[in-house]
Amino acid sequence: MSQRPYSIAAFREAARTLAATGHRLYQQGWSPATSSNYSIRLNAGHAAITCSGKDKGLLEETDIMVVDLQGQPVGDGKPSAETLLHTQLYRRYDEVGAVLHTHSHATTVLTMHWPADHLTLEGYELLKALEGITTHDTRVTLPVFDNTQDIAELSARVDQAMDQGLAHHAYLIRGHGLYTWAADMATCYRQLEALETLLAIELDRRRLG
Ligand SMILES: CSCCC(=O)C(=O)COP(=O)(O)O
Ligand SMILES: [Zn+2]
Repeated sequence: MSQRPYSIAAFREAARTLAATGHRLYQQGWSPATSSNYSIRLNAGHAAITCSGKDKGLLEETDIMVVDLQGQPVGDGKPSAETLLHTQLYRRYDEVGAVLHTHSHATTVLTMHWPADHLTLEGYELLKALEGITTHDTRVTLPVFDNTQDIAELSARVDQAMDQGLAHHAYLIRGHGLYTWAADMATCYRQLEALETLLAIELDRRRLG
């Protein structure tokens, strides 16, 4: 009888999905140089997450491990250094089933060059790829948090911002990247792809003046 506090079948499926997701995101150029981390909820108290420091273009199922929602490893492995940013979302929202974090060129330039504490996307048809949005005639505000190596402190800042009703689909970390979340990985990937595309467009538009 298994002593694991999660289903091994659910873990294997999550590991396969996360590895495949890493390959796609690396190919897009959004997860260079071992950056980024990805996770999938396994149950009410556990998530499968990428181990720290793995090349996302070569991600394998063995590069995925389990953490509890306090961010503690369950079994062997060193979880992502940014695990607490994933578990904050799973703890806060029962309906969150997947979290993706990327390090794209566009998010880095936009958040380093413009000092604002938020970035707005408005009027784009592609915004309809975000959960709950049904018209281009809308505005999505992404908070920008200053970067730190103290991920516990950053996750507390994110939680406070969410208490104030900020960050519905995603947020940015300055000079670092994007976090987005959704009920399942297919939705989360679609959302991430839309946001990264729109942020690259936003960067081009700002360059054009
Ligand atoms: C080389 S990227 C620096 C760390 C980071 O921001 C990241 O997304 C990857 O960290 P992890 O521990 O998840 O590999
Ligand atoms: Zn990162």
